[in-house]
Amino acid sequence: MSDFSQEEKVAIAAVKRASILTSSVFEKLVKNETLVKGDKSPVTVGDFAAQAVISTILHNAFPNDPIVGEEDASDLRVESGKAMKDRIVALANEALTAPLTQGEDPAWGVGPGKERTADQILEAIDRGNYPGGSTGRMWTIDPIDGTKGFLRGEQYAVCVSLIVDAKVQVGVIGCPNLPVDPAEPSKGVGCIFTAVRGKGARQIAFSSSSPGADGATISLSIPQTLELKDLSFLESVEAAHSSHSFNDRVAAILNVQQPPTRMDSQAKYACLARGQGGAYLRMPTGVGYKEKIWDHAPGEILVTEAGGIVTDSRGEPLNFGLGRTLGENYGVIAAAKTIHGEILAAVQKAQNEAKAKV
Ligand SMILES: Nc1ncnc2c1ncn2[C@@H]1O[C@H](COP(=O)(O)O)[C@@H](OP(=O)(O)O)[C@H]1O
Ligand SMILES: [Mg+2]
Ligand SMILES: [Mg+2]
Ligand SMILES: [Mg+2]
Repeated sequence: MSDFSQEEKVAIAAVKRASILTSSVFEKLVKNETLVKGDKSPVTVGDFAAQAVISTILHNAFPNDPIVGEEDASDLRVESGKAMKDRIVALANEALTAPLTQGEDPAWGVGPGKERTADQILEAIDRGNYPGGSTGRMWTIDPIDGTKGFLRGEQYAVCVSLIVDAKVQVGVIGCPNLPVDPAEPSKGVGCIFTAVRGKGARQIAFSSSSPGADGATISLSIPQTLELKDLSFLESVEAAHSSHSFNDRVAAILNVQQPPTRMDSQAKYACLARGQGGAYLRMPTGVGYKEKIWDHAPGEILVTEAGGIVTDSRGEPLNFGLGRTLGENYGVIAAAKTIHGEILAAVQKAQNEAKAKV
């Protein structure tokens, strides 16, 4: 059986190229480069171009693997999307044709001379249309997770995972705006988080030429000694994405003394994996929204490999085999092994209180 080292290598390279692209797009983003999708959420030229880049690289390296990607190119195939399409094709080609870096293989479809046509770029975006399921290999791509954070100049993440028979085996999360060292934010931003099932979780600084080359790679483990009162719940910035007031109630039940840490994207899972906050709570704000597998698969493996537990509010593991979503929304609770059980019990208590009120 594969040890997934090749898959991890390819995913890191794809996330790195896409992260450089999204950072440079932010500097140049202009007003007419953002669309509002059918579900009212924003999508930028950066989301589309980054998905094209990652999908192209994954497809070249693993031509038989299906891809579950957040974005599709239908809005770019109509006349009104032409200007955006041209810009996306140019951005994706700029990222794909940048010189090879150490460890990259031209067979992945990258390097000078590897330009794609507009049709090939749209096709690469639309390759992310796989419906998912409980068997076989599949990749997930969230080209910009936390698009709202990206647009605010705050946290966002470029996220890729490999799922095999409904279990995440590889997860890679690029966080271009995240301080490399949380204790010394002035030291610089930009890190990649990576995990392979059974092999641990690591952080690699963007500035590092290649993983492990210059001491900029560190192994991640969640401290298991944190006391409940010292927790600072990691939660979404957007109140529509997860219930802030529910988390406040859970914090009160547990006698948590610290305010929550609000942050967009799977940077929350990454921060938890390197010891920040102590717990990530994401409870639904209402009924109807189904969580997407690309919003959680990389984070789930990262936290688990760093010594944490990720479940829903029933205490069940997240089910990545139900299609593009996690199915009915029971929320997400991620925390160090030592305190996950107590947090879960407090969440269930808060749920019962809320039920008793209706
Ligand atoms: N009502 C809702 N409840 C929960 N998550 C939602 C939501 N509406 C959108 N999202 C998801 O929340 C993600 C961002 O999470 P966070 O709040 O942790 O930054 C979005 O990812 P994208 O930004 O990739 O679209 C989107 O998939
Ligand atoms: Mg989105
Ligand atoms: Mg997302
Ligand atoms: Mg996204």
